Amino acid sequence: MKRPTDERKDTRSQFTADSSLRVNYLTPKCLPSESPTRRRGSSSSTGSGSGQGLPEEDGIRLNPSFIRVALSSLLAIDLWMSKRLGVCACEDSSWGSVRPLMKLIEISGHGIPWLAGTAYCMYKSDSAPGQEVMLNLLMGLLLDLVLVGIVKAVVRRRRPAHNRMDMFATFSVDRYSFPSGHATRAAMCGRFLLAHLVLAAPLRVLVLLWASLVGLSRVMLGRHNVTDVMFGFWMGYCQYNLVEMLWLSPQTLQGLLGQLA
Ligand SMILES: CC(C)=CCC/C(C)=C/CC/C(C)=C/COP(=O)(O)O
Repeated sequence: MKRPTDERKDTRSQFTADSSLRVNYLTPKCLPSESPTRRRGSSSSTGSGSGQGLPEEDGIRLNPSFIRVALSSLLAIDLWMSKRLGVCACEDSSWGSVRPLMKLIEISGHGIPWLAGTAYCMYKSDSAPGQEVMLNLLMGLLLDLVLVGIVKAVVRRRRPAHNRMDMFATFSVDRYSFPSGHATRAAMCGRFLLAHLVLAAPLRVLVLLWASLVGLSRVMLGRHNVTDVMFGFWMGYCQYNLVEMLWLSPQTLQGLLGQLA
């Protein structure tokens, strides 16, 4: 027959074993200092009051580890998915025959054709509103190059191991993969075109399709991991908001040029 004190002891050890299990799973590094023996010792020396403090203590210590475990799982899924989707990474990959088409889509989202095309349209445009729109797209494209360059230089995530670095016209920061510059540009320019050009419904669908294909082609070519592209789309989406906030009107431009002269 159990005495009341034995029961108290049993409940406590059960509770301690349960919390040590949680620590075992989530914080392997904490094990030496968080060993069940130490806990049991400390709780018996301080009585049941300190036993009640344990879950709170664990909660505080588990949170950072939980985030770490979640992030490493996400990273593992990201790497696994990116490798599986990198089906055009080289000619002898499973979808190697589609590689030329993917490279064509890559060029359609490259900075040089976008900058040159926008500058040309601005020069050719015979209306002031048309020139204003093209000037702001040009500013947006330059802003995009700067912001992506900064994030790439700070994060310094390497491109996937299966990528062949045969890209046309790159900067030194383009050896890094996070975020995808093509994805930021596709998202920002896609939003810009949809907002500022009067396009028929099929053309609007085409713009969305193009932006999605640019993102997909980055992973299929093995240039990027999935998260590089997803973050790139989000960053490009936000960059468009920034372009709208910093919108240059002809008056602002004249003022700026007047100050420079
Ligand atoms: C006028 C001027 C500064 C032009 C530079 C345009 C240029 C070389 C852009 C780089 C575009 C590029 C290769 C970005 C990398 O894209 P990811 O998707 O691989 O990050």
